[in-house]
Amino acid sequence: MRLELLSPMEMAAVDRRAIADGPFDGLALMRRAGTLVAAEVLVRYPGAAKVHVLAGPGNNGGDGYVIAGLLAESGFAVSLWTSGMPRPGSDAALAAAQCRLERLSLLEFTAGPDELVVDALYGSGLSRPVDGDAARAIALVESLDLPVVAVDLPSGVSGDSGQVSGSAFRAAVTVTFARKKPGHLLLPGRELCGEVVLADIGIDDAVIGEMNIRIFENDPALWRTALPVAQVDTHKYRRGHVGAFSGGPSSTGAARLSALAAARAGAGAVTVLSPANAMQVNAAHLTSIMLRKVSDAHDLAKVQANHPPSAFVLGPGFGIGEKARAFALDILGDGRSNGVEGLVLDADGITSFRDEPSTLFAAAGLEAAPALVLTPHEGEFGRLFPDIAGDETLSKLDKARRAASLSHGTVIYKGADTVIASPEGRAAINANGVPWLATAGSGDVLAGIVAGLLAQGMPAFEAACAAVWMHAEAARRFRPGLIADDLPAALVPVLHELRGQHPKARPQG
Ligand SMILES: NC(=O)C1=CN([C@@H]2O[C@H](COP(=O)(O)OP(=O)(O)OC[C@H]3O[C@@H](n4cnc5c(N)ncnc54)[C@H](O)[C@@H]3O)[C@@H](O)[C@H]2O)[C@@H](O)CC1
Ligand SMILES: [K+]
Repeated sequence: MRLELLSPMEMAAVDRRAIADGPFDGLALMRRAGTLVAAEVLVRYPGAAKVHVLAGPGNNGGDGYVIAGLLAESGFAVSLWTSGMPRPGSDAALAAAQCRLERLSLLEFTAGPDELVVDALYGSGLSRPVDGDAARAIALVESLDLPVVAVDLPSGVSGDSGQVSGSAFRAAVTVTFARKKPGHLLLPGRELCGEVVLADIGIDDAVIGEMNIRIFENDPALWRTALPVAQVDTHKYRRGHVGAFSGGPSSTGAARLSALAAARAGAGAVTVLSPANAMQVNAAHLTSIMLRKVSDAHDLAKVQANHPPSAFVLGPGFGIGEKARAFALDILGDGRSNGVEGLVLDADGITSFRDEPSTLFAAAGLEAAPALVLTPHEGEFGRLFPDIAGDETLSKLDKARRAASLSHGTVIYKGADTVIASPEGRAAINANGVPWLATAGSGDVLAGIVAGLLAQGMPAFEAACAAVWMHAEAARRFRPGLIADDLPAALVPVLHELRGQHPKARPQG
């Protein structure tokens, strides 16, 4: 699968390289791009009363000239509205020269009902806010509620960040080339793109392979082979043991949600680690999940001495303060020697380090430290990484990557466009989220899934990507009405399907 995401700059380098290597020159690539967009229009809007093609001054506009010519040849009534002349000698100028249609100035743009718009104003070369004639055209198209097919990106949407610069088209379909760009997946870009169609314009995969791209769309193809597979001779602790820290007597539910999710994600044993005063309430609500008293470091050491958890969840409902810091630093400092694979620090666990994040980052950076996975939503991200959060020049993707590098942890920067980033520079953008996943306790479940996978030995970045995808997929299939309590069980069919696709999977009774 073609999961790499190319920044506009990388895409331009790929284009240059592909053109240098042949067999297609720039104009041939443009013709292929334009032909594939025109084909989408033909298939999706065969009955359009008229097609308005808006062509800008760069190569995105060049694609527009090709599209306009082809649609006119196919029998559509086409109006070609232009803004700025292509640079003489450019591929766009060559494409424009081959297009015999009358040019209308974008200044005069007008359209009517039942008509279609092809947006070829600006693509990956967007370099300033969209205003003036282009903004007026966008407003008119929006007021008429006309469908828009965007070429490469809706004009105004940054391919790097998904942010809008000035005005932007809201497309029904966006046809992009070779690989998606981060702006197709990051919000608000993802919403403005509509359906994204990836068109193969003939750029060899090897050209992209040579670029060693480390940013991906999150998809099972990225981590399926790293999913844990239970061996026939296994036993419960060998399948991974998760310890989930509980809060006090009035906030125990979050840890139990994490615990259940860890168990459903395949951990062979899960223990809720509870303060003494919450033992009773936890005991009243647990069956397959075990329970141990952990009120202080001494209790934690005892847990570590016999069948120690291989991964921990610390934060959901836990309370903010010194106790959370001490447990987290204890676990990270203990190192992998004790068989601890990872610590998932969520919610209050993250906020507890707001005044001394560097202590946490230093502990996670120690050679022998277990993997640290941080799962902040936007507010928690700002508490732990205030400088990164406040830098408006950075995209959500950039922010997650910098945070991962600074913290020596894998960062799951949550939201409708969750970004997962590893400390060594890999990142993935998740796109299967659904609005009804934003429900109380949903994050506790996610933290539990991550811990469940870590406990079974799955590497942190893959475990984080897999957890985010499965969590969203379970919610998507459940459909609206979902509450967090439903999520652990809703994971089961998703896991079964992924298992079935696992290369090492054998049918089991
Ligand atoms: N040969 C190639 O490199 C290929 C390029 N392709 C197309 O080329 C596009 C990239 O082409 P370019 O790099 O020329 O960039 P664009 O065509 O996206 O935009 C650059 C041009 O638009 C102007 N511009 C940018 N933002 C503006 C704004 N807000 N208001 C007014 N003018 C603005 C710039 O001054 C420049 O003239 C891709 O998006 C894709 O559609 C495809 O045809 C495939 C092949
Ligand atoms: K465009």
